[in-house]
Amino acid sequence: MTGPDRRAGHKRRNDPGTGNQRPQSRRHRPVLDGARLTAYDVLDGVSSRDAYANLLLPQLLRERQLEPRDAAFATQLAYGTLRATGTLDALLTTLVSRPLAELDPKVLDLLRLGTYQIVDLRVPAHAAVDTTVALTRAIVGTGASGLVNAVLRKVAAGGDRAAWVAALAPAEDADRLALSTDHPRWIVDAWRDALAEDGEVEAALLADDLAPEVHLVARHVDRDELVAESGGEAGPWSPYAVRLGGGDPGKVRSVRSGAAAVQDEGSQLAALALVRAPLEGPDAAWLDMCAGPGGKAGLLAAVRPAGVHLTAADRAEHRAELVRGALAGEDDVDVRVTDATAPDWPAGSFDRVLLDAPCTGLGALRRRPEVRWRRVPADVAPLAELQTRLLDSALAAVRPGGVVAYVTCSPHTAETVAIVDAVAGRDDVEVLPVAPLFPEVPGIARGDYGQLWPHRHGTDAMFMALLRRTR
Ligand SMILES: C[S@@+](CC[C@H](N)C(=O)[O-])C[C@H]1O[C@@H](n2cnc3c(N)ncnc32)[C@H](O)[C@@H]1O
Repeated sequence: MTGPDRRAGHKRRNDPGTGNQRPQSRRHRPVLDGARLTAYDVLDGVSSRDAYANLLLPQLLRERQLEPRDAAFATQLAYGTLRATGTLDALLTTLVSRPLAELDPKVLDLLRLGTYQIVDLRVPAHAAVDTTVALTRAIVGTGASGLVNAVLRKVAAGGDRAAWVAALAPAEDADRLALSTDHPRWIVDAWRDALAEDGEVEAALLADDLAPEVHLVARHVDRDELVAESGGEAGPWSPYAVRLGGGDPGKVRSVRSGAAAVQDEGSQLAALALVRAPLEGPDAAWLDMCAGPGGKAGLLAAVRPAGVHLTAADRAEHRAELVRGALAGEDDVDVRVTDATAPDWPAGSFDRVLLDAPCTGLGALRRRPEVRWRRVPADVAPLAELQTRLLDSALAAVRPGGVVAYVTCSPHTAETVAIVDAVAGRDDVEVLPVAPLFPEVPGIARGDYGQLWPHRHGTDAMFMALLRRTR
């Protein structure tokens, strides 16, 4: 089995957290390991207040001013533990006599944090156990520290993740993949279904279990200049992409000025699919009908030919406000707060329409580590129903001869192929194959539609389809 060994190699690290202690901002707490305490506080925020880790962690790191090394360790601990939650719980279930749901949620988060260090990071067991026991004493009390100590010692005795996955002896291969790649079983099934290439499923899920690289988009700056300025590398697929090996994108001059922005290279290709689609007749009115927070609208505005007017709509006022920010300084754009299923624009009034539909986000799980465990299969059907209504509305908004790009950051078949197939048979709709528009991007075809994958393309798993209104 290649998966667990690869991931362990990827994640194994030294343990800088144990020797570097600093006072904490909460005065009632004794001096504790800052990285681990911060990671714990993120886990607690996620489980007790439904916080988003990608918002809470940066806030805590700012407030606490951890050394860069400790901040990196806190990030690895918090994100890694959150991604691995289901696997860690499967393992802990075998060691705790009560159902995990009956444990004090704080104790459960501490057990997950300690277990992750032992099985995934291979932090020496004594360091992982001692620091977690100290955290437990300070946060929950001495009573709970005995349980944490005893359980973590058993975790350590069981070995690393590969040994634990073997010991848990999953009944089916998909269950093994779920455990070894940190995905709920239903998401494993959804990815397998979407990938078609069965031999790639493990690689795809493993790639989805790593922190994504930061990508920039050069909107109003030459891409080579952005490469030089940021120290990054030109992205392999989008002519506007720069991939950063590390560092803070907020410090790049062109990002600060708005000439560049952070945007996954896959999202860039999805916007470019609309731009590259062949069109006959006028090409002067573009619509981004679900535009918030404005990433793709920003790229469309930057690359549109002179004379194209861009309308960007979102149902939510606060999302529309973000779009206004992304389009600041652009001429000939207007941003509207509109429910795009019942829009205020006349039918047939646009030449190109981007529908980047609300979806489960199963293709962008790398960015939001806890989301894979929050999403449930029942989320799919109501979203599919909304996607269907939005696609009908997009096809009504475009003139005969005009083009709609249907995009999701989910590869789930019910949100992608099934939605587009349902209108592809209409006698006023023609499917335009995506792959010929991207000859430089191997492996993008999903039939006539387009699908990017983290393991193939180093991007989010974006889906795109192009539809022309024939009359
Ligand atoms: C996937 S996001 C779009 C991301 C965006 N295109 C970007 O690149 O930054 C989907 C957006 O659709 C909006 N939305 C959901 N339902 C909508 C509706 N009925 N009409 C208009 N916008 C809607 C959400 O508020 C959300 O901002």
